Amino acid sequence: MDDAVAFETLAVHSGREDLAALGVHALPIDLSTTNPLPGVELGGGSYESMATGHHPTEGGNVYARLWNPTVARFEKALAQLERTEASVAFASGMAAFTAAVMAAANRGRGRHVVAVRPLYGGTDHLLASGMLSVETTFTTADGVAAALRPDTCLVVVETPANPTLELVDIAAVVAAAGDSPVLVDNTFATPVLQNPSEQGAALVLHSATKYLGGHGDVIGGVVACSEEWATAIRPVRAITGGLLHPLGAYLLHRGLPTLALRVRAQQESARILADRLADHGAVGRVHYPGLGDSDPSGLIGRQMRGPGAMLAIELAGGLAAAESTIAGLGLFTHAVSLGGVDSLVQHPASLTHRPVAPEARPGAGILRLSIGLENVEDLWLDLDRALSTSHGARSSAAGIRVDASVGAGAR
Ligand code: MET
Repeated sequence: MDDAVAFETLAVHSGREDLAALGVHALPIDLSTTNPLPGVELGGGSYESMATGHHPTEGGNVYARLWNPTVARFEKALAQLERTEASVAFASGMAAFTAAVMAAANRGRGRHVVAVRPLYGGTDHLLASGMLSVETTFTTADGVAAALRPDTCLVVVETPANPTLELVDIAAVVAAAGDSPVLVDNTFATPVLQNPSEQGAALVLHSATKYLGGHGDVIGGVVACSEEWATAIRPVRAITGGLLHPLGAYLLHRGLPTLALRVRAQQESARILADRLADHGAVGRVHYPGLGDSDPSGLIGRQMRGPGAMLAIELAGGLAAAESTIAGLGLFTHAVSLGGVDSLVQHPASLTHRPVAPEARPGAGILRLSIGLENVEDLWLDLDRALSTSHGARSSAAGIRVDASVGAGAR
């Protein structure tokens, strides 16, 4: 596919170039765990090629832990959207991150990682645990240069960051990192709003479970990168087995054509809600890229094509206010995860960021909101009622719920 075409066009057509020649219109699903091989020599040669991170020989897929055509199709499509040469897909975002760290540590330079906080709690936990036999220095974006060591194999950044949406200047971190590769978690922005490879990031990570999937029905992860990096990462996947199931790849690929529409519509509602929440008496602070003084370096417009559809609010009433707000919401489901078509709310300090060291854990009054595709006025009514109740401004108000009465007043 000519990558001069617009994102929306790429999103509809990527990874589908051969469908007409195959005489099909929908994405084919290959569920084979093993593959008949035409001969010992071809099978062995193909196995060798995949074990060293390369593609199979035609007709020699061997075994699905090494290669699956449905997954490879999705990887090709995602790489085009991220403007990278390749991508490698995994069973989850954490499996993808694990493989990226292992591949970086396997390059022989050392096993030291520099990580800019905040990060998703699971990422922070994995690095802090030492489980991958890497030593991690946690720092701020400005502290990257000082944290580097001769044995630094990777610099890890998430922007916008989970859960409080801090923006990090990727190009500045890449410059500070020198010859250490930089991994950017692009889960919140998606390739619709940001392509970290264009700012010099070597590795672009997604929890594909979130916006890429978009419907809360598939767990997956992807690393988008150069073919050279993909060649280093694929053997980690083949050996450790964190592969994406082809049905998951099918669902992720099926969702790509609507990714831009979903992200932009969800972003539009998030913008409106962030503005209104900033004026709400129960809300001490709204964390949303571009709101107030949250983007002093002008990254929106330069690095990002928009602020996205995630936001976080700080409630002056702390944990009690957070709990009662959650209890008062009806349209927002109390659940971790994000990026789907339905709105979610969760308390990071108790859930997504529970394993993070106390000094780096989000505050007790912070709630994270993932804005979905519901009508924005319905979402606002739900939030306003729940916040006002938790703030004591109103006596009681049930959360907005969709039930049999829907229809009469539906917008
Ligand atoms: N990465 C997800 C989130 O930030 C997942 C969950 S915590 C188990 O919501």
